[in-house]
Amino acid sequence: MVGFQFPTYFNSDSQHPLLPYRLLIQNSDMESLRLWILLSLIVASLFTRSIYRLYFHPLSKFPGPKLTAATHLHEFYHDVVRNGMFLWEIQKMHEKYGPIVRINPREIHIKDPYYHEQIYPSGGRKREKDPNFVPLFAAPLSIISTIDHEHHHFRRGILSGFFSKKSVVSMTPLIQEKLSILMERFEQAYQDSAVVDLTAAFCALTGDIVTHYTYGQSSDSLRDKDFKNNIRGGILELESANHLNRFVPSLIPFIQLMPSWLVARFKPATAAILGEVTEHSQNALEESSQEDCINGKQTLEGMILLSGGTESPANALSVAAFHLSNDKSIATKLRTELNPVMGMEAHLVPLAKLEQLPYLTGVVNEALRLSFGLISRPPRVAPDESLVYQKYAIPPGTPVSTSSYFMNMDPTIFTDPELFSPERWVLASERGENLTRFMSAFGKGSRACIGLNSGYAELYFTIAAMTHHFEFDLYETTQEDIRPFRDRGLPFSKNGHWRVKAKVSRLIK
Ligand code: HEM
Repeated sequence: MVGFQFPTYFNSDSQHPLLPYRLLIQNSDMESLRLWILLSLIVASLFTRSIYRLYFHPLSKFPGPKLTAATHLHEFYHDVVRNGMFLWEIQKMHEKYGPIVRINPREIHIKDPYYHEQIYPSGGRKREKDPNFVPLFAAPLSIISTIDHEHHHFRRGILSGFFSKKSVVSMTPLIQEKLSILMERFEQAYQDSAVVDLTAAFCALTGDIVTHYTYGQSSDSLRDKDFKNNIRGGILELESANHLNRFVPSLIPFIQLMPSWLVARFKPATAAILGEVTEHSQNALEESSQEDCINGKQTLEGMILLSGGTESPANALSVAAFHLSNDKSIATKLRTELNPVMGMEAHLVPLAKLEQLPYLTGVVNEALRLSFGLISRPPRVAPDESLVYQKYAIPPGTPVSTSSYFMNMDPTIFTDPELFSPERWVLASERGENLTRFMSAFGKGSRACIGLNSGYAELYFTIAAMTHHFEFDLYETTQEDIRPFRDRGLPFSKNGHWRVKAKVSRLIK
């Protein structure tokens, strides 16, 4: 048989022209073998880890689906790929497995309003934050992301006097000054028959108040034609990636390392607000000449104060405005209560006087309840205490959580929970019941909102003044626009961030 013959002038070994290809084939065989070994090792280690998590992990006896116990991918899929939908998967897990569920390989979620105070206690019981969860806030050096209990206690001590009830009462003239600008804007909108984006207007109000209170000057969003506010723009941009930040925590430090012009290319509002806050922080540092302060820390602390102080109270005000406009009988009842205490200068009535009004208090509390504050579950870790729930002893060091959504919508505490009913607070108070114990818009315990007093003050003053002076007709807004559909830290509706639009239909006084 005549086979293919190489020409004789080639030495059949080293000089063969196809030899390099043969070597290449051998090399690529080796490469793919190595790849296979690597893949097999990865699969074997994932498999072993899943077996450990399912059968040998300290949480292996806790109720819940096998899939969520074995891998974080389930949560990743629902929160990152489906964009903030894992909360509703947790709800389904509770419907199937009961009030205590292992929602991922390392975390327990408890849906029981009577157990809430054990997860989020005050006083000396140590509670740390979960390092896997805090990247959600996108502010690694701030107080809200501080993990350690004592370290947080120290840092909070520095700020707490600034937000005490006494300090907030002394900030009343600032709130009143900003509120009177908003009232002027509403009056102008009435004269122009203009549609007002109330949520943007409330963000401008709360943003101007918190910026002025924190840095002694504000960016005057209340005077902007469209109530444009960089804080809000920045929050909305950052919220779009907050679950991804939890799974890829290096993203935020990476963005912080980027030059500001580059950040401005793809996150313009974030760059604008970071620039503003850095400038404010630098001015404050120069004035105080505190050399030991780290500017990055100041900036991130500032970001948390400004974002916490802007969007959450504005959401609560939007909920109040929606229901006062949607069911005019609520506004009428409130006006009847307000009339004897409010004159022409309604926004000048002292806070203490407003706080005594039971129906107004009911409206404020319903607005907080149905706006949820942070709707994501905020896990807490008891480093050296074993929490006991029913027959389950939760090992120390385990992240345990519950969401304000489940607390505030619990039908055993708040009958017909979707209903905006100020009366439920009036009746509970007449019966001597403390319903606020079950309402967790501000969070609870040692890590609850530091701005609670100023949040309440803004709600009392604003709801009282706008109801006393104006009546609104909703414009292209339904309850869907303020119904939680996604968890992006704050609640988002099916259509995106919450938005209530209205026309000022009546000028009352
Ligand atoms: C209606 C108004 C508000 C609501 C519903 C609200 C809600 C919350 C919630 C739920 C937390 C706890 C987050 C967690 O568990 O990790 C929190 C923390 C915080 N809030 Fe608020 N907030 C409001 C107003 C404000 C205001 C006006 C400010 C500032 C002026 C503020 C600044 C902060 C800060 C700095 C923290 C972190 C506290 C800490 O970690 O010790 N908030 N807020």
